[in-house]
Amino acid sequence: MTATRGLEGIIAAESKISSIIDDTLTYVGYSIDDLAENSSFEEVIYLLWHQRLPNREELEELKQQLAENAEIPQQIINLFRAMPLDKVHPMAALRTAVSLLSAYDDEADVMSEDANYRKAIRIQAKIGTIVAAFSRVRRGLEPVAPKLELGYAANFLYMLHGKEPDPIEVEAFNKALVLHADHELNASTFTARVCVATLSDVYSGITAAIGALKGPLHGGANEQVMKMLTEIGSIENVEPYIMNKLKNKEKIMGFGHRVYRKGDPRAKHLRAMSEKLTALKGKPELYEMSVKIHDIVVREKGLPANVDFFSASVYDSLDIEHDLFTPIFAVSRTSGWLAHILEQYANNRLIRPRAEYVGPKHQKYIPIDER
Ligand SMILES: CC(=O)SCCNC(=O)CCNC(=O)[C@H](O)C(C)(C)COP(=O)(O)OP(=O)(O)OC[C@H]1O[C@@H](n2cnc3c(N)ncnc32)[C@H](O)[C@@H]1OP(=O)(O)O
Ligand SMILES: O=C([O-])CC(=O)C(=O)O
Repeated sequence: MTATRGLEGIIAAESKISSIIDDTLTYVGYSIDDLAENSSFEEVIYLLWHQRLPNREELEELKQQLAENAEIPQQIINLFRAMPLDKVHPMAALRTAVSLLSAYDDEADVMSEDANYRKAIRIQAKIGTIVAAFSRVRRGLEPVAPKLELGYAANFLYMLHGKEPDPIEVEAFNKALVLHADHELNASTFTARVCVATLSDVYSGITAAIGALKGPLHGGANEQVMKMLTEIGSIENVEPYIMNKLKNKEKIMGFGHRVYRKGDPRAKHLRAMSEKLTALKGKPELYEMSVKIHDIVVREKGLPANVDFFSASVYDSLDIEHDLFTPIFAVSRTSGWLAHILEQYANNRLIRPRAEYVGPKHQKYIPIDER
């Protein structure tokens, strides 16, 4: 038995949800390019959960269900108020809140297809409200109740900022949600599937996935990209800053990918949005710095940007706090996690690989006083 480091190239599951076909990300066979241009996030949720596009009536029904379930228990707000808000990372707060949410779901441990689907709706509906409420509580503001008639993207920005967003902001945020919704067997999705394959519950699967997404090698990279842009501060500093990092063999956040070697097909959409939004918000230098970083990393390492790189300047342009970038990724990716959780339950087998043992063998036990 020989281990494959990081399980690279290992096919660990069959799935009908998303795939990389001809270097393009596809959800159920639909190109991400088409979906990003044409679909609402709710339409993508339906596609991932049902493996087909909804008709108008089905889409309206899902929108209604998400809107009706968007309110969160007061106990979640109380939980946030009890946290050391100057210290807790929003991903840790989100992880804890989703875990607590299960205590207020009467069906949390009911294991049936219908009950699991109903839980999927409730979790997807509430996760955006949780992130927005955390942000407001941390800023000393009252949480804003969801506005049922707004779509998912507009409602999230409304709950976060306390005012209805511009259509351009809604369009950009909706597109970001669509682009982040699913990505085959990435680390957090695999985590969710491993968790529920023990027949643990949906909330446990999502809580585990949030923990995996938090890391800077995965979803946490978008916050680190913004930290880097802030540290660099000006276009003149880009070249020395990046070259110094590369000389010290440090990774540049937002670059590289386990699966894409020729480039992440989502990045071009985020790059175009970054150019448009930074100009609109009077921060074109953020985009210019990003492009310069990109050109240097491609030149020096041959590594193209991944989904996390240009999303940083997009979210900053939407006036989103920098440590909320990864929770927002989680809001979108919850749709994919839930699709994979439902797919795992539908054809379940415990996930339990083997390890190549490389430690000592045949050791003789030595009593504690003789060691
Ligand atoms: C949503 C997402 O999860 S997208 C990924 C988000 N993560 C990041 O942006 C973090 C930065 N990127 C990385 O750490 C990596 O590219 C990962 C984790 C995404 C992929 O990792 P792996 O497939 O394991 O590639 P690995 O880390 O082995 O890199 C291969 C080589 O490229 C180099 N490399 C990879 N990414 C980077 C980077 N961002 N900056 C500099 N060098 C890099 C590695 O140092 C390594 O070089 P070496 O062969 O000389 O040692
Ligand atoms: O697939 C991966 O390894 C990481 C990624 O791009 C994602 O989760 O969107």
